[in-house]
Amino acid sequence: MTNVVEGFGQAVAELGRVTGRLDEKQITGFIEAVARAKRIFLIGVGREGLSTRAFTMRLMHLGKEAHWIWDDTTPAIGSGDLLIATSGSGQIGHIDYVFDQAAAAGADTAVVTGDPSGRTARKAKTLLWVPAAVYKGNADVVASSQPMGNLFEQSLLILFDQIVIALAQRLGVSKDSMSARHRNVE
Ligand SMILES: O=C([C@H](O)CO)[C@H](O)[C@H](O)COP(=O)(O)O
Repeated sequence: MTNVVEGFGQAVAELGRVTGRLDEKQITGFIEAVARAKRIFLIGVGREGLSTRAFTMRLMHLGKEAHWIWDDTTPAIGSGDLLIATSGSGQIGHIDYVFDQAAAAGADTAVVTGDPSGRTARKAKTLLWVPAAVYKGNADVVASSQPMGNLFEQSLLILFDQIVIALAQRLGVSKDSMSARHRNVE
């Protein structure tokens, strides 16, 4: 049977290799796109979607108006808004469709992907490449001992958490004010 503690260490080492390949300029560009957006709309699928939903929650804690594309209360998107799409393989049909609709409505666009040559990524105004192994297998990324898209999905979660910390500094938002925005009905 696999040693779970060893596997944990291997996953952390893989994440370290992804860290070494991230582009600071792309991260700064992404942070600025979020900071200037009036409202932020997010979309992602599967486990990538779960990491992206966690980011959506933190954007709300930062005081940004943030909406998940498929929620019943999500309003119309338009000029001044930002669509953030996460698409590991960069080849997810319905994400590409939503991306085109948001762009046609005048929204700014950002794509976080494992493949910058993917059809949605190539159209994005802001691109953030996370060079980690994804579900269907992209070229030129950090390989992983883990199954499917684990490494990309873990990378997304940690990268978004660090982006939130940078955004909090950029926007002058304290940890206390983030906590104060958290749901207070249990
Ligand atoms: O949820 C997922 C699956 O469990 C693979 O780990 C993926 O995040 C989802 O299927 C999207 O995968 P990509 O095609 O690599 O974007």
